Amino acid sequence: MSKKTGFHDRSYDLFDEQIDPSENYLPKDGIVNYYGPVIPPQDADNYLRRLLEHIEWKHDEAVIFGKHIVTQRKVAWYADQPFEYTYSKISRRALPWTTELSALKARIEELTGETFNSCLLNLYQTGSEGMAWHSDAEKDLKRNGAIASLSLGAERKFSLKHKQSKETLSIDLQHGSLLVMKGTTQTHWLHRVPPTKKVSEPRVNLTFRTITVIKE
Ligand SMILES: O=C(O)CCC(=O)C(=O)O
Ligand SMILES: [Fe+2]
Repeated sequence: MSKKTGFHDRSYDLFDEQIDPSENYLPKDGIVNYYGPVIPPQDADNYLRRLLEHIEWKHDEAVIFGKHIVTQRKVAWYADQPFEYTYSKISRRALPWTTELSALKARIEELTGETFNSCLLNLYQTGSEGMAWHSDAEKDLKRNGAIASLSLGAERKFSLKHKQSKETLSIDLQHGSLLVMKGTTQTHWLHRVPPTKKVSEPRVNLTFRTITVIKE
């Protein structure tokens, strides 16, 4: 199929890769849908370049067992309002949407039929940077709200592990692809991005979320 397909043409993702976005990847206790690439490769390249330039990337910080940790991975946080969001015990105040983020948010809302009011961005500069097992069930997040994860750049493995049964599964997240976690996924499953020696290129991940507790 031609790669000229326009950005707004839904047929791009639905037919090109034979991926069914309504298929649930989880065997139980939640819903994970993988849409495959939803942004044509050249547009995805442009978004990656512009996000690397325009986003206010900062090292991620956390307090773990009373110790202040600064991770290699960089993060950024954007939203409708200057929400304060507590993530691994560190509070951050959201920045206003950039042009690129507003366009991507609109595209993802259109594809998923969901709405989002915030986006946490992660920059994995090489394969040596990853994200440890966790679930996104912070109290500020809408309970059982959908989380839409857009990947740009290097393809990385995304793993899910059931908290009780320890069942594990993995999905390779392609350049320009969309993954959605919803229902009770965060209650019953952990997820991570394992580090890998096979990748040296950067990857940017955007997770669109809904925040409910509003602090001024
Ligand atoms: O980079 C990813 O694909 C996952 C990011 C993630 O789990 C998070 O930001 O909470
Ligand atoms: Fe997460």
